[in-house]
Amino acid sequence: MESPHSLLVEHLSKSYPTATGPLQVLHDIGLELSAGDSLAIVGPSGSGKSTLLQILGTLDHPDDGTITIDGQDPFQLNDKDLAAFRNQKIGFIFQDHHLLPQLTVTENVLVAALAIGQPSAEQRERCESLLDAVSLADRRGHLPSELSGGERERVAIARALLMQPALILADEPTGNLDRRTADSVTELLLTLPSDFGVILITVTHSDALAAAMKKRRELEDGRLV
Ligand SMILES: Nc1ncnc2c1ncn2[C@@H]1O[C@H](COP(=O)(O)OP(=O)(O)OP(=O)(O)O)[C@@H](O)[C@H]1O
Repeated sequence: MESPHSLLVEHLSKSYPTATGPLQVLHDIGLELSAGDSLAIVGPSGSGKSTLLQILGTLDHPDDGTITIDGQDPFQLNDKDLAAFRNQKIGFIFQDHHLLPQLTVTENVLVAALAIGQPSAEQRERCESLLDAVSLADRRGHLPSELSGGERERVAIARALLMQPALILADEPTGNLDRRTADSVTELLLTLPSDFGVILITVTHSDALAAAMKKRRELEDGRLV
């Protein structure tokens, strides 16, 4: 059996160049999480939450420090292998869902598989069961424009799970939703670590969402406290 998913972050730092010199955004960040964990990262606007999520998602490089996902440091990989690693190991859920408007619900959920060829029979089956899990099986042929905001977010959640990732990164997943819809998306997110064995990290300004996660860390002046 495969070993459970793991994430280790050590001594991560990041600065951005600005006209007045480098702006240090993350200082010596450390984190250790394993399958079934859920973590909310909170903090004021500009504290570096999105920057940290981008680096954990391997979409940006740190200046210093390492991240290790399932025993692999993704920044040691070349660009092609890094893209494949990201596609396999990391699922993203964004505030504005980022569904492709011309693709059906099914095609959007399958997009990570479509990106590397024809989805396998197993991936198609998994897509069907994920659409069941997010209660959208009867909308599989619809376009994103035919769905409500909460339904689109649920498609994004199913899409993030297709490749059986180690890590799900959610950036304000309830940010654009009304209270009731946000509550139902939060409820669904909460099932992911236990039902799918993933590590869930969400960046949020929502106290309700943050309180629902098992762990909570605050970014303050670029440090996790
Ligand atoms: N490409 C960039 N170049 C220069 N500075 C940047 C860049 N991206 C972000 N910053 C700065 O880094 C700091 C952290 O930004 P980041 O977006 O990570 O914060 P955040 O906590 O996610 O904020 P919010 O809650 O408003 O989304 C901010 O001061 C921002 O202005």
